[in-house]
Amino acid sequence: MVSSGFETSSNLLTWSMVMLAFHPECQARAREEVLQVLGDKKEITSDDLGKLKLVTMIVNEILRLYPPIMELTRLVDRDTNIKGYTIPKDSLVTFPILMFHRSTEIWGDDAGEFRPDRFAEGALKAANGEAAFMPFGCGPRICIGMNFSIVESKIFLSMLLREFAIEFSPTYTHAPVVAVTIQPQSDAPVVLRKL
Ligand code: HEM
Repeated sequence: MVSSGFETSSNLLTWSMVMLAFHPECQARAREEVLQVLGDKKEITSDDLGKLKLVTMIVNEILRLYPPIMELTRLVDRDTNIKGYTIPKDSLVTFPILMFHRSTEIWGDDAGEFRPDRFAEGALKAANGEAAFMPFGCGPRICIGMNFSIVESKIFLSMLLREFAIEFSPTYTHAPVVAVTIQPQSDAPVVLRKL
C-alpha cells in the first residue's frame, strides 16, 4: 500500500514540475487561476479544489503522458468473447495504458504533446469518445487511492504555483526511462524561484 501510493504520487508530482518548467505560458495561466481561486487563503476546501479547472487538466495531462503504472494485467476467469475475439479461460490479458494514452488514433495527431486544454470537456471528449484514459486502472480493482492522489496533487501544485516560479534547469536532460514507473533517467532538476 505504501509503495503503491508513494512511488506513483511522487512520480506524478515530479513530471508535473518538469512539464510546468517546460511550459511557462501554461504555468502562468495555472498560477493566475490559483491566485484567483485561493488568493492567500491558508485553508483550502474541496469547493476551492473543484474550481481549479486548469490545475485539474494539468494533472490529467501529466497522468496521460506519464502514467506512473504503464500497464495492467488481468487473468481471464472464463471463456470470453469480445467483438468476435475469443479469449480462453486462464489467459493473461494486458492493457497497455501508456500505448492507449499516447495513441494518435485516439487522441489525435498531437497525442505526444503536452496540451492540458484537451481535457476542458472531460476525459471522454478528450479521447474522442473512447474510454482510453485509465491512469488509475479500471473496473472493480481500480486504484483505491485515486481520489486521495488527485486531491493531494492539486493541493501540492497550487501551493507551489502560489509561492514559486518553476524554471527549467540547464542541467536537465529529457530522457524518460521505465524503472517500474516512468522516471527521468538522471533526476529532474528544476529551479524554484520565490515569488
Ligand atoms: C498518482 C497516483 C496513483 C496512481 C497513478 C495509481 C495507479 C494505480 C493503478 C493503475 C492501479 C491498478 C488498478 C487496476 O488493476 O485496475 C492501482 C491499484 C492500487 N492502488 Fe494506486 N495509484 C496511485 C496512488 C495510490 C495511493 C495514494 C494509494 C494509497 C493511499 C494507492 C493504493 C492502491 C492500492 C492498494 C491498489 C490495489 C487495489 C486492488 O487491487 O484492489 N494508490 N493504483
